Amino acid sequence: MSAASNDSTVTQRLNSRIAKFRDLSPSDRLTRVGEVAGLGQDTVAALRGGGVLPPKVADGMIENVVGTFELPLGVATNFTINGRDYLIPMAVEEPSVVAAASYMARIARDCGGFSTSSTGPVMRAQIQVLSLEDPHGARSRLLSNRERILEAANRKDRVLIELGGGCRDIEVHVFESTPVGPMVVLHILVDVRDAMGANTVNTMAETIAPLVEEITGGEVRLRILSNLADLRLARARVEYTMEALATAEYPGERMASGIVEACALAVIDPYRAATHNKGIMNGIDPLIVATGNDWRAIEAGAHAWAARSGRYTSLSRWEINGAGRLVGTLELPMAVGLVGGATKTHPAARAALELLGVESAQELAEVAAAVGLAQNMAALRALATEGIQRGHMALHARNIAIVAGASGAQIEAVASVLAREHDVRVDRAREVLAGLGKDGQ
Ligand SMILES: CC(C)(COP(=O)([O-])OP(=O)([O-])OC[C@H]1O[C@@H](n2cnc3c(N)ncnc32)[C@H](O)[C@@H]1OP(=O)([O-])[O-])[C@@H](O)C(=O)NCCC(=O)NCCSC(=O)C[C@@](C)(O)CC(=O)[O-]
Ligand SMILES: NC(=O)C1=CN([C@@H]2O[C@H](COP(=O)(O)OP(=O)(O)OC[C@H]3O[C@@H](n4cnc5c(N)ncnc54)[C@H](OP(=O)(O)O)[C@@H]3O)[C@@H](O)[C@H]2O)C=CC1
Repeated sequence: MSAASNDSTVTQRLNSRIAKFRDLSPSDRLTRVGEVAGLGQDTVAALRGGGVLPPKVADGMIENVVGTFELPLGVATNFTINGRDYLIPMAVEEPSVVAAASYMARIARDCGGFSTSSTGPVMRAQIQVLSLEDPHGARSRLLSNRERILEAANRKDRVLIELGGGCRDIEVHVFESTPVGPMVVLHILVDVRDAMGANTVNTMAETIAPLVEEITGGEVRLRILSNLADLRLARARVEYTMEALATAEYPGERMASGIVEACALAVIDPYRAATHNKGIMNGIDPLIVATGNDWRAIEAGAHAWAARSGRYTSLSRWEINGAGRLVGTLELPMAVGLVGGATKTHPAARAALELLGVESAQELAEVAAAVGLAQNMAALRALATEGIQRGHMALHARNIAIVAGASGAQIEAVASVLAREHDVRVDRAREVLAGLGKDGQ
């Protein structure tokens, strides 16, 4: 099921194609984004950053707080997902990520954009039962007490039940032989609605532990969610025509076959798959961070899913279909929330969610999958043709210029020399800087 509509008559909240966005100053970009998305002054101020997280709030979020830590917040443009335009907030330290996502989204929008779907927001928690003489008998007793277990779990969280969520089902996994004897692991499957759901399901798991001991006659140890959120999947698909892929240097067919060949290596080889999937997470993590979600949970879920067959592989697939179009697909667990965690406490996370305009956690999950697929495509496109260094290092050159001591107009001036010379090194940056005035001339 898709959280956002596939209907081409879908109402447009905004137009994500903002001409010459990259050429504006950060302040003018923010003003444009505020206008395009119809954001209020408080939201715009929260996106601007610079001390928007009050020390008292930060102190309430984690322990031993001494300050706050800032990252650049970029906005990826051009995204069309299920016929609707989105501006994507991305908090990330790595150059070229936001540019790459925007670029692939620009090409995709001319080919119909991204299509997404997702399963319901169902999380698992595990309850480990030890000291069992008859693990299969314990399994059978747990399954026949399914209704009692569901009822006990659901008694705990009235708000979630009223919202249409709650514990839906159980599974029982038997491990006959482990280093600590036989083990039964009860899974509770919980629809957590718009929460990431960790606290929700952990509370349920702890609540029903005494009942599980009563039913099994064993001893409960762990009661914790699984980050392999395999019942909470988000999927994205994109199709590119050969004309859309073509550049002055490469025909579309060459580009497409190069991308398919690059993906084939990631499918069969874990060494490549790790890097390929890192490229996908380059797109997803910055959105997860910007919206105040738990990026460790998303990373854990993605890589566990990639290894679910016992062999670590690519999260995405790229192929050429019968109509001669390049088709990319991505499917991965996506445990994200619009409530809970820092999503409501951090002012910038609230503002990022408002900019996105997503109405459910499922919609956010689908947007994240689309951004991951765009990012994957950008990296493969570069790798399959000119290599990663030209585009990436040209943007990284600005970082190197700053490391060399450049400021203001000097940054762009030094970076452009490094990029032109294909020599992005700090010592060269220092030499270039020494020859410049304060105005970068
Ligand atoms: C970097 C580009 C996009 C340049 O590509 P280009 O051909 O120089 O770009 P362009 O100047 O022709 O611009 C095309 C569009 O890109 C965007 N764009 C372009 N430049 C900017 C900019 N400065 N600021 C904002 N947006 C920018 C922008 O949308 C622009 O369209 P416009 O809106 O202007 O009509 C391209 O070379 C690319 O996509 N490279 C891949 C970059 C990448 O993957 N970076 C991730 C870091 S590397 C890594 O960690 C992962 C990896 C690679 O190992 C994963 C793997 O192995 O699979
Ligand atoms: N392994 C892991 O990944 C772990 C992660 N965590 C952390 O847990 C946090 C996320 O837990 P989570 O359970 O999402 O957070 P919360 O417990 O903060 O939020 C969930 C609660 O919000 C209330 N709620 C209000 N509106 C909604 C809605 N529309 N949909 C769903 N629930 C709603 C519900 O009931 P009510 O109002 O009654 O509370 C629900 O139980 C993150 O900070 C994560 O880092 C924690 C432990 C382990």
